[in-house]
Amino acid sequence: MKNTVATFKEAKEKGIKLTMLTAYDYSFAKLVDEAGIDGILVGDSLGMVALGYENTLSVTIDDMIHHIKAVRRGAENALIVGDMPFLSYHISVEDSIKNAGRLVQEGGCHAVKLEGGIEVLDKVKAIIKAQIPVMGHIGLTPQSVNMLGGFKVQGKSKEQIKKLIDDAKYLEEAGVFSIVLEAVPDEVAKIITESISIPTIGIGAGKYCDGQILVINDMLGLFSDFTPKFVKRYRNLGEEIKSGILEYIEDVRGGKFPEDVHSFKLNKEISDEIKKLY
Ligand SMILES: Nc1nc(=O)c2c([nH]1)NC[C@@H]1CN(c3ccc(C(=O)N[C@@H](CCC(=O)O)C(=O)O)cc3)CN21
Ligand SMILES: CC(C)C(=O)C(=O)O
Ligand SMILES: [Mg+2]
Repeated sequence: MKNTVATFKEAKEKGIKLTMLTAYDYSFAKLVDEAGIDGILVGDSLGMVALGYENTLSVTIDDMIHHIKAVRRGAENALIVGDMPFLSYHISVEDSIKNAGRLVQEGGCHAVKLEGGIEVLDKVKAIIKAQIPVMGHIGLTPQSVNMLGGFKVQGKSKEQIKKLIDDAKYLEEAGVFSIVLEAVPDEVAKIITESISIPTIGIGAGKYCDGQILVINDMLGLFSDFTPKFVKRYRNLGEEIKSGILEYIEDVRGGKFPEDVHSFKLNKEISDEIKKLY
C-alpha cells in the first residue's frame, strides 16, 4: 500500500504505530521498502554515517538531492521525507520555498523535514502554502549542535518542557503532518503526543509516541563512531561484513579465489589455436 501524509494521520486516529527508518541509497531503500516500512527519512545524518563528517552542518542541498534521488528509485510504497539541511531554511522565506521545492522536484521526495519550532514557523507555513507537506522536528535538533553544546537530551527543565509543548502546538497549527521528537524524556513525549492530533515520531523519546524512527546504520550495527543510548542494535552487520572481507583477502592471497566457476572459458577450437600462437 502506498503511504501518504493522509495515511500517517489516519494511523494516529486508529492507534496504529508508525514505523520509519532512514535510508541514503537505492539498495537500502529497496530493502526497507520491501520489508513494509511506512516511511523513509533521507536524513541529513547521511553527513555523518555516509559521508564521514563529525556533525550534520556540512551537508548541502545538493548532497540531499543526490541521495533522495537514489532512495526514490528504490522505494515503491514508503512515504519519502527529505531533510532540509543546515542553512537551507534559515536565510529567507523565498529561499526556503525554493530549497524545499528542489528536494521535491529534483529529488522526488513526498515531504520535507525542518528542525525547530516557533523560530522556523514562517518558513514552515510558506512551504506548506507551496503545497509541500512538512514534518516538524523538535527536542534534540542536531543542526543546533553548537548552540546546544553537543548532542544532549532536551526537555529536562520546566522552561524547556513548556517550549517543547508550545512548539508542537504551533507546528500543528501551521499544518505540519507529523513531528519528530528527538531525545526527550518519555513523559514529555507523552504529553506532547496527547496534546496534538498529528502523529509524533520518536527517536529517543520513549514508548508513548505514535511512531518510531532510527538511523538504519545504528540499528543494524553499521556505524561504530558512537551509539546513542536510544538505539537498539538489531543486528551486528558491521562485524559480519568485516569477516566476509577478511575471508576474501585470505582467499585471494591464498589462491582460493577465483575458482573455475568464477572464470570465463574459450571454446576448444579457439583455445587450441591461441595456444599455438602464444
Ligand atoms: N548515526 C547517527 N545516529 C543518530 O541517531 C544521529 C546521527 N547519526 N546524526 C544526527 C543526529 C545526532 N544524534 C545523536 C548523536 C549522539 C547522541 C548521544 O551520544 N547522546 C548521549 C547523551 C548525551 C547527553 O545527554 O549528555 C547518549 O548517551 O545517548 C545522541 C543523538 C542523533 N542523530
Ligand atoms: C535522526 C533523524 C530524525 C534525522 O533527522 C536524521 O536522520 O537526519
Ligand atoms: Mg536530520
